[in-house]
Amino acid sequence: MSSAIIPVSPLKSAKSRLKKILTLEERKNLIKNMLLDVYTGLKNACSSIYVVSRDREVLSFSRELGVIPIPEENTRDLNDALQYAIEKIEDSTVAIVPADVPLLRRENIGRLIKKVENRKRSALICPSRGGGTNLLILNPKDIIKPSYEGFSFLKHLELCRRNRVKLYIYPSFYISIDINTPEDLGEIFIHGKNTYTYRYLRELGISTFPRHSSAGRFVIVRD
Ligand SMILES: Nc1nc2c(ncn2[C@@H]2O[C@H](COP(=O)(O)OP(=O)(O)OP(=O)(O)O)[C@@H](O)[C@H]2O)c(=O)[nH]1
Ligand SMILES: C[C@H](OP(=O)(O)O)C(=O)O
Repeated sequence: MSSAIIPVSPLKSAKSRLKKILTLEERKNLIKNMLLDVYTGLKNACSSIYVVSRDREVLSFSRELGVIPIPEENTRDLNDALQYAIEKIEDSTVAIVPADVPLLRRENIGRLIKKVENRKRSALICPSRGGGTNLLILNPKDIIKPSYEGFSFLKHLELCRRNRVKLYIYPSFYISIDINTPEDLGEIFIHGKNTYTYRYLRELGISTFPRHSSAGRFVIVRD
């Protein structure tokens, strides 16, 4: 069987690039709704789902969902947090998904996890736009060290090469979208109509219109 780990940074400082259109409270609620979408996408694919965070509010919200909270201890950054969580998990195969990838629920994650579960010493990566890693599945769980930030996609590729890991690269449009900027929110209005994230944005009176300019393809407006 396999486990999933969702890392969540402290709510008070997360999604700083959305400050222009969302208050702190709204950014906190957005993260909770995105977490709900990620959980929905994983719940039938894994035997256990964990959230690792140092934020008490995130940990108690996760517990209410039926997710197993892992309070971070003595960790400096995302990679430390993931390392800490991986050591606590028994399953041999682990899937790591950031909390800000709500469209993941449109993919069949169970099929991707099975692919890695069925092949010893293997990994699967779904790259994010901009060179990040939005899904990393490892079998065994410690076959390479999580190396997020920067061009983490290339870092994980190199680690798999160096450790002779059988690597599957799965370029999913939906999983490539992580929500960091107002432009990213536009994709939720096009592809995420059945998500908690979309419903929350609509509750806030946020919508989008097309724009073809160097500033991007979406105009994000608020009633
Ligand atoms: N547990 C934990 N999760 C983290 C940490 N840093 C980032 N994350 C999570 O890792 C995923 C990717 O994070 P980023 O997009 O790089 O950063 P962010 O905090 O979400 O957003 P920004 O404010 O735009 O940097 C998100 O799910 C974050 O919540 C950390 O130090 N600890
Ligand atoms: C966690 C990080 O996300 P990004 O900073 O690329 O949004 C990564 O994917 O390595």
